[in-house]
Amino acid sequence: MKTALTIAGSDSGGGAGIQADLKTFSACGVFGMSAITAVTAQNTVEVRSVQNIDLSVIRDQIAAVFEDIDVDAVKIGMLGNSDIIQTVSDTLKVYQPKYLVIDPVMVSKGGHHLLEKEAVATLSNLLLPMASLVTPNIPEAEVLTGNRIQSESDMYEACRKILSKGPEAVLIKGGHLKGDPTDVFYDGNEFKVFQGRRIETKNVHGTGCTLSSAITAQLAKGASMPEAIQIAKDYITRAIEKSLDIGHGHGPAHHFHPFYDVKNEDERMKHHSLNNSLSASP
Ligand SMILES: Nc1ncnc2c1ncn2[C@@H]1O[C@H](COP(=O)(O)OP(=O)(O)O)[C@@H](O)[C@H]1O
Ligand SMILES: Cc1ncc(COP(=O)(O)OP(=O)(O)O)c(N)n1
Repeated sequence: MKTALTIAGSDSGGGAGIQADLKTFSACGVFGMSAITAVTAQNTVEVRSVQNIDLSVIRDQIAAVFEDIDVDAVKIGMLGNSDIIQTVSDTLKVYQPKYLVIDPVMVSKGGHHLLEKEAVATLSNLLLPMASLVTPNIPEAEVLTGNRIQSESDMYEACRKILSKGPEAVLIKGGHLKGDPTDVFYDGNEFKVFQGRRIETKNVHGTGCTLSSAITAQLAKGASMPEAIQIAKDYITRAIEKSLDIGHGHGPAHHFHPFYDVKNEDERMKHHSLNNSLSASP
């Protein structure tokens, strides 16, 4: 079985971060592993508090995985500050993963800064040059480029600027613009547009984490970059379509497990109660 490692923060509410990444890996059929960079006390409404993990423990988690298990692809999510970015960058230089997908997480939906503002330059200088793919949303791409992005043509210009910082490719996600969400990819040779259709829902917590993990899982399984993005785009569209109205804020995307298909949910429940009543009878 192919494997993928996520280096990211924990979301106690289960919708984003490590939890979304591992659910996505599992649903995409790869064995998921994690190096936790921070614990956030978070739900669908807000981030209440954040505890960054000690640098030595972050380093040890990554080393423990790489020194025992073949890692097919790595995804990076929340890194809280420059010291954590430096540690992750130094450690990954030792193990040289074949694929590195970086989701440059900066601010949560509720407006909490998950990356210290001063650390953006460190992220840009140390990590972007190591990336196979970097996947900013519109506000993150604006921070990385210093440009306002209000249209698809602005996204093209921002892709060029981000690519000049050293990653092999960039995918700017268009969920924050009006209309159907279009994601724009650029690898220095060609632009590719991944056209979506907007699903009217407030339940979009963790969609960025999910998309980047789904891309990572497909790369681990041997897909080309455009194939990996297209499969991941289909995955996130379906996960938003079936997103869960739980909590009082932005509910999470729904990760379907191949073993657990909702179409068969009624059938499954019937069997479940039948089995239960059989085992309960004398
Ligand atoms: N309402 C929606 N309907 C369909 N797709 C969406 C919707 N919102 C976001 N997406 C898609 O989900 C992915 C992540 O979106 P985005 O909101 O841009 O990033 P982030 O979650 O990092 O802020 C992208 O592929 C985007 O196009
Ligand atoms: C621990 C943690 N990591 C990342 C995020 C941001 O996730 P994202 O997929 O961008 O979703 P929203 O925050 O925009 O809902 C997070 N919230 N927590």
